[in-house]
Amino acid sequence: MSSSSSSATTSKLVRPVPFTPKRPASATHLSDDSTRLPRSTTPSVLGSAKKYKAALSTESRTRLGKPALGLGSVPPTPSRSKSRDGARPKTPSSPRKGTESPLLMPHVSEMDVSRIDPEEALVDAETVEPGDISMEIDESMLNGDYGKEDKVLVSIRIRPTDNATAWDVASHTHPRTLKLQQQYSKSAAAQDFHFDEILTGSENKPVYNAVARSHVCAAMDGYNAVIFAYGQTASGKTFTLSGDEDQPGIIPRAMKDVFAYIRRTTNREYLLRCSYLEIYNEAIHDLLAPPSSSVSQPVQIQGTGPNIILTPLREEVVTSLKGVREVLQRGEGNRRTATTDWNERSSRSHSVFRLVIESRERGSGEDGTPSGRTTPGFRPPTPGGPRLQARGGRSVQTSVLSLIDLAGSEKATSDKERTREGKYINTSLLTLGSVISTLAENTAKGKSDHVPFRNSKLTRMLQPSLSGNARISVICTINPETSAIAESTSTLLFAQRIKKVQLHAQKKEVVDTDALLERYRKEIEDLKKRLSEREADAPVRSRRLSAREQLDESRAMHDLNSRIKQLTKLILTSQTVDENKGDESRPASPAKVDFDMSPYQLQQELLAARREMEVQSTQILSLEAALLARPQLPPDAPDSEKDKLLAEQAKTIRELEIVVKGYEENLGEPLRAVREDVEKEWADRFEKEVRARQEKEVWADELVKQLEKERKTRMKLEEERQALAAFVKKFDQLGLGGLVAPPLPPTKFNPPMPTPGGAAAVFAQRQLSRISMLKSEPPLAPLAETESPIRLGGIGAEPSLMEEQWEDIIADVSIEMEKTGMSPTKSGFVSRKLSQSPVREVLSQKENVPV
Ligand SMILES: Nc1ncnc2c1ncn2[C@@H]1O[C@H](COP(=O)(O)OP(=O)(O)OP(=O)(O)O)[C@@H](O)[C@H]1O
Repeated sequence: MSSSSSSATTSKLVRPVPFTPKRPASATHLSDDSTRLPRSTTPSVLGSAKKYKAALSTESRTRLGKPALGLGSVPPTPSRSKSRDGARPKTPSSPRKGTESPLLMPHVSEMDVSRIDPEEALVDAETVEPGDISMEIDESMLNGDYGKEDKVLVSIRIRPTDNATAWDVASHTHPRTLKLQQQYSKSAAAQDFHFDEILTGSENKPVYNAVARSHVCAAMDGYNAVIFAYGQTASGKTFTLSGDEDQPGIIPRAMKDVFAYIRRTTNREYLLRCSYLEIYNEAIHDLLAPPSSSVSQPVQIQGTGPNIILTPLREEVVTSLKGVREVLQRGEGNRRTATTDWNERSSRSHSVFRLVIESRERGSGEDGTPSGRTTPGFRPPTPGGPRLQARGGRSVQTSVLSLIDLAGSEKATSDKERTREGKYINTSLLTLGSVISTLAENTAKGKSDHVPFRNSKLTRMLQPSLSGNARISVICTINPETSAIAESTSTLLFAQRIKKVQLHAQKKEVVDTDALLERYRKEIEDLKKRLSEREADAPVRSRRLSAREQLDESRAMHDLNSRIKQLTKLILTSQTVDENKGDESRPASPAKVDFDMSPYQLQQELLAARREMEVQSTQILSLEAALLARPQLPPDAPDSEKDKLLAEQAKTIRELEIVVKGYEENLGEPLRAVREDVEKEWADRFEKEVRARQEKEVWADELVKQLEKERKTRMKLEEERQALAAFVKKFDQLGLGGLVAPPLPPTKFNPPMPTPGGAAAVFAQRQLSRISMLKSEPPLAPLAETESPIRLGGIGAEPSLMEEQWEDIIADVSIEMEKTGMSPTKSGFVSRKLSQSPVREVLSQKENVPV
């Protein structure tokens, strides 16, 4: 960065200037109580007219009859009819209550910013107020020429003094050099300190141009940027960052440049959100939150590594410089400052003003996606405030500009409260120092030693930026007087260390897949054209080419083909990713699994899905290999080449991310779900089968027991039958059947006696006819399969041996049952079988024999 712009106000050697920064405490006469400012009071308004902190609001200045402080004079907003909808967007969260000062209304702006429709609060070239912009953004800034990117920009600002200075400054040499005058040096030769810029004087404009403008432009272009002031108390940090009405500091100038940048960038639209916080005694306070809620809810740092979130932190959407000014004034009014032995209004906290910049290309309206609100009415709250959405193929770029005024390092003071604050301040600054040392050492020696970011809130909060993903500019302020040599040397050593920290800031872009697909399609078209041209030329050319050249040629054609295939795949994957995104309520594909499919079909489905996964894995590998195989640039390659390479790599990374996302969303997750579902389905079925089998086994056991019992009964009956048969035989042999009296003539009282053997014959006759009747009946139906688990041969098979026995047994048992007066269970079957039983046949013949 050239220092020419600042040459007018920088000098080779610091000369005493007629300036006394310290003001006697009596000048404002703040009592002891008032020195520890309660949050949300405005001592600067009440105190001296010339204060450099807590700029007055326009409204307060009007009442005091003075011009506005802080952001310089802002011309009144003329009514405009320029914007598309005829009305300029308003800063939605700015408190607007008559003409009262926001500083005097600490509880205003209760608006819930999360409910703002971001489409309504967009700022673009047409809606920026002419009065809101600085005129100094040049083309080089708009074209991304921000100077060195991989190193921290380190500048020293020397506060003017009336007293003798201890330092010699060479601010026009390369590099700029600062050296302790030999008479104050303890070593034989005083050390030279080299920095990007060494600035002197009271003018803030050259300071801004030299140390901040490029970083503000980088932030507008999508890089995170951090600008912070570091130095001992009363050395001019707040003066540099905030300034006063005559010399607005970095913050107000940066805000003007933000709007100037928007005005010059006609093809983009922006959403700007501000937050303002302070770290006081190792607690983070939201300076924009209503004081009550800020006390009850201190801001927490959540997340790890580069993904750090501050919550709850109020972010206010701003659309104009006026809106920013109001936010700044409100925050300034809540800052903790106090009179110390060295500074009448010393910052007792680290303050961080953050501007979140989201931007995307302006919608033309032709693609059906004009800018501006499209869905009127209530908006559901968005966690963490409104966010700009990628629309109509327009990606959203997000970056954060952080402007940090650190509390000053200091010696012990006479005041107890100040001493306690001083301890916290010094501890967090020491941690910042050791974090910077470790980072510098890691860079220098290629190490990756643990960096103690967590040792203080300040370093934890700065972790993402200090880890490299930000453009950083540090302004170290020093008091050049001889009384402050030790503190100044310490500040310079810190500055030297931070110079060594390596940065690698990256733009953060939320890619709209539509845009990506369009790019792929164009590339495919282009590749196909090249391929067909080559193919058309091939016969002619191949005659001229050597064998080796022909091989190269065919390789080139093969590469073109592969890239076309790869892009086509990427399009397919992105489309599926997008489809899934569009309908989040729809479950992924497992819901479509048809469980009526045979296991074979399911297996085929799984195999097909697996094959697809393999193809995608190969695709990922080939993209990764292509990434690795990219030619590395030599270290002295021009920055434009490096930028190109970085952009290409970022593109490939995005492609890879999309493929991986598609892989996971379309195959990984659904496949796992399919497998789980299939497994569950089959596990259920298996369990059911096991249960059924167990029941049948119990039933079979029971039957076996019954059979055994019946067998025993049958044997017993058989014995009885045999005994009876023997008895009957004997009875017949003895001729006892013929021993009867001579028949009497039959009368009414003497009916005819049965002839010997007649009753038995009649009974036998009856039985015979019954048997023949049964024989003429249709054969018995076999038992249904379910009636007997023992029947294994299936329906219609021959009855098993056991069943035959069963029939016999039942026949025999039924006799037993008849005897005992019980009815047989399978009555029809039993009664039929009974009549065929040989036992019965024997018994039936003996039934009418008197015993
Ligand atoms: N370059 C400068 N030109 C003119 N005045 C300056 C300059 N630097 C500092 N001052 C004045 O010196 C006084 C102290 O400066 P300032 O409050 O900015 O210091 P600080 O480093 O922020 O101190 P602290 O750490 O205690 O907050 C202020 O009155 C300020 O206006």
